[in-house]
Amino acid sequence: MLSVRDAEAIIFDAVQPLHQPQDIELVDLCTANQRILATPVTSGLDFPHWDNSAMDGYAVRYEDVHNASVENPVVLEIVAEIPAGYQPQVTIKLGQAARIFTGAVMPNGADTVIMQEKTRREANRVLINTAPQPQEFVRHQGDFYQAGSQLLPVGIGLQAPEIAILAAAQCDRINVFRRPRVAILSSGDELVTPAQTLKPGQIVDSNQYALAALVKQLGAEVLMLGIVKDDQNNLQKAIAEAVSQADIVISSGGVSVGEYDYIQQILLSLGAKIHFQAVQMHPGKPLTFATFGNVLYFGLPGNPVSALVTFWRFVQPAIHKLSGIAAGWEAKFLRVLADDELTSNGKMETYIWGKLHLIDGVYKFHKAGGNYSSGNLINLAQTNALAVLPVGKTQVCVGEEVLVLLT
Ligand SMILES: Nc1nc2c(c(=O)[nH]1)N[C@H]1C(S)=C(S)[C@@H](COP(=O)(O)OP(=O)(O)OC[C@H]3O[C@@H](n4cnc5c(N)ncnc54)[C@H](O)[C@@H]3O)O[C@H]1N2
Ligand code: MOO
Ligand SMILES: [Mg+2]
Repeated sequence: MLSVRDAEAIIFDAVQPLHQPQDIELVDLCTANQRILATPVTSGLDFPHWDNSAMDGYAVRYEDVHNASVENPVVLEIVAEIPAGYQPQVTIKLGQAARIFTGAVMPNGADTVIMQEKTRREANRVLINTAPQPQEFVRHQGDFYQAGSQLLPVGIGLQAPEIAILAAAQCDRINVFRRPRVAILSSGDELVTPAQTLKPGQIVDSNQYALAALVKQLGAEVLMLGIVKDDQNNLQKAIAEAVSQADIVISSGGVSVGEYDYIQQILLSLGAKIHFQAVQMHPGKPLTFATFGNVLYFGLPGNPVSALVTFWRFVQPAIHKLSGIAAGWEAKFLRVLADDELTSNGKMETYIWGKLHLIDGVYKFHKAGGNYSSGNLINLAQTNALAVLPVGKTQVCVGEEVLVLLT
């Protein structure tokens, strides 16, 4: 059976990131949070824009004060006061200083700032009682960034630091990649919406809601296509429609070996390339992955836990890669300590759902309580991680290290 690692490689290989010119849209800086930058940003401004003071204090000439001490303070005449926001009009000459504030432009002539705490003011004179380093507390023009070089590269996620940089560079409209479009459908005669009255044999289509929530969290656009009965014609129409509208189609149910598990058959009849129909993992073994050109199709198993585990392990990284992010789309694992014994039959890569607790700065993994079944969605509540036991590993003891995938 195909290993999880090989399945992941096949999926990543099939993902074509949204890098075409038609995939770029212009957004306002205020709505750019969490979007992916689509064109590089440069600025015509140096950062800092001009030499400025890093402290509230006095702008001086180093040569005047390099021998100053508490015993032999240097006395300078204050010839100007320079608040932030103003261009100084003076040149500091030998024996002179300017009162200056943090962020204010350095006056000509001065090259060093003495912080206020190391001085004593006497009317229009200041006593300097410390010898500074040359150019101390001066933030020089271009120290942080030089005009014309690349400020931000394509393919980075925009978060608070990048948004601040864009604002500072006066980019108030930004090119970002459009959000991936993800269509979700559920298949099964037993499924009804939460608003419908349940008849004997029926259950609510909970997968649709869980998957939509996860897709939205990733910043993608969700098309909820609803429930499709286990009828080949309906299913064929629904899948064809989904493929025509989306970059990624996710269905849940109908991928196992039962009489009414039609998904693979329909994918073939619609001309999809089926890459695999089973992965050596539990839960999630019947995961099906296919492509229609650049459109990715994930046929997730219907069991509620299997649907979510396969989403977290494979669909989430695929959405990340598709969204245009330049690096780091892979599933991320943490090494933590097991706080419960974890077991597997050793034949499948096994994903155990539970909760990470931070205890004295160390993450510890607790297996979810209750009935442990891929059909049980109840004990998924308040979990935040999946512990992973590789093939061949049948037991992780309490206190032993284990890899976990954050969910
Ligand atoms: N003979 C075999 N039977 C099964 C195998 C197998 O290897 N041989 N694999 C089992 C495994 S593992 C899984 S996982 C499931 C996968 O089943 P399907 O993907 O075909 O899904 P369904 O049969 O449609 O449903 C399974 C289960 O999940 C419930 N379900 C389905 N859709 C939803 C939904 N949208 N919301 C909530 N719950 C849903 C459905 O009612 C079933 O209980 O197959 C095993 N069988
Ligand atoms: O592996 Mo299935 O995915 O147990 O329920
Ligand atoms: Mg089935």
